[in-house]
Amino acid sequence: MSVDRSWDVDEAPDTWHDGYDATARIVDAGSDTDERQVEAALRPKRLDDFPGQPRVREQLGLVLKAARRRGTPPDHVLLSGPPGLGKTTLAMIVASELEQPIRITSGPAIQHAGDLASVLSSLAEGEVLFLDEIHRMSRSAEEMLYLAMEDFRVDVIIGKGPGATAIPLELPPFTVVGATTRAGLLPAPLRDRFGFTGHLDYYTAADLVTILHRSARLLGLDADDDGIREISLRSRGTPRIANRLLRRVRDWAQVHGDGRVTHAAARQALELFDVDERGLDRLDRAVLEALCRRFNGGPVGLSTLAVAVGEEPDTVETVAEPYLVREGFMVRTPRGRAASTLAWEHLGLTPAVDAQSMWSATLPIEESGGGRFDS
Ligand SMILES: Nc1ncnc2c1ncn2[C@@H]1O[C@H](COP(=O)(O)OP(=O)(O)OP(=O)(O)O)[C@@H](O)[C@H]1O
Ligand SMILES: [Mg+2]
Repeated sequence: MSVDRSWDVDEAPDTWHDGYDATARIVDAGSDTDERQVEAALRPKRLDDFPGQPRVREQLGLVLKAARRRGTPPDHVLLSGPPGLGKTTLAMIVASELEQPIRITSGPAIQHAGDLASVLSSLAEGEVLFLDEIHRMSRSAEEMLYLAMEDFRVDVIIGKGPGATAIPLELPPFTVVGATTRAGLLPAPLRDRFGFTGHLDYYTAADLVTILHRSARLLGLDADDDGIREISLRSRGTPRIANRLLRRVRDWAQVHGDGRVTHAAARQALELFDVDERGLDRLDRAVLEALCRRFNGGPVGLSTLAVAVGEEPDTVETVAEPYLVREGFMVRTPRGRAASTLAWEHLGLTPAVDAQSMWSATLPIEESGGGRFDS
């Protein structure tokens, strides 16, 4: 007897248990097509107008300036780092600083070497070729790219089978700007062809304040310092999220307030959208609540934890966990996931005694906000 699993794909809802849709979360660092259009308007166009990432900005600035002085294209540039931190923005800036046109394509769009050959053979001298998600290119295209980056040459294969011949085609010098969220997945030979690699890191709250003020200005909003600061603290170090939260606060202020982005507007809007003071959303908090209240702080296995919050283990691991671990709310141990002191504190709970001794030899918890372990 065959098992009908069609409901798995056809009828199963995208969202499970209480409607949590991970792809629609307001604190997701990725973006969809509609959002990309809104984003384009907020992208800084020059390096001087790009706040944050001081090291990368200075290093890249130097590489570009020197190349401009020499009048030759700079080394190829690789930009790596998590989603929403400005890789695409910087790629565009490279082209505008060099005053060169930019050709934009991406790894998934280049599935055959031929796709790449046609892009490469149509590049003009000095042009910038932006390869987004470069780690997702096919192997054969990757090999063609090494050669093109190093020798400015592609071998065009004519014919098939034993009679096929490779005709070398000289290319004018150009600059590849590659972007990847997964630098570790790039094969070493490809990585080595980039003369400059900039690694983008999460932004400080102060940098996000600058970014948010700039975005508010571009959106024609009246925003005060406290309002902007409140948004910056909830943005998970990510400009894309910051700009998105700003747009939601704007909506709230225009409907319920006087249109101004103030501290009160930011707090109330972000409460409505379930983003708390540290940028945790409903799923993040559900995971921490389960860890602390149900499992006494852990450690507990991923699948048990996932069942407790009514999610797939994969969702917990890829959607909630990275930020919780990065911010020190959660610890991964060989025996499972555990809550840190910070998690207990954040939920206003007093840590269970053994959890406290296991995970937090340091700070005693002063606060007690009505948790289960208070009496
Ligand atoms: N330093 C910055 N200053 C101002 N805005 C920024 C900065 N970095 C990113 N942004 C804004 O954040 C949004 C996302 O940036 P961008 O598209 O460059 O990210 P990304 O790293 O390419 O993300 P992905 O990995 O998803 O492609 C854009 O609207 C951009 O304007
Ligand atoms: Mg991008």
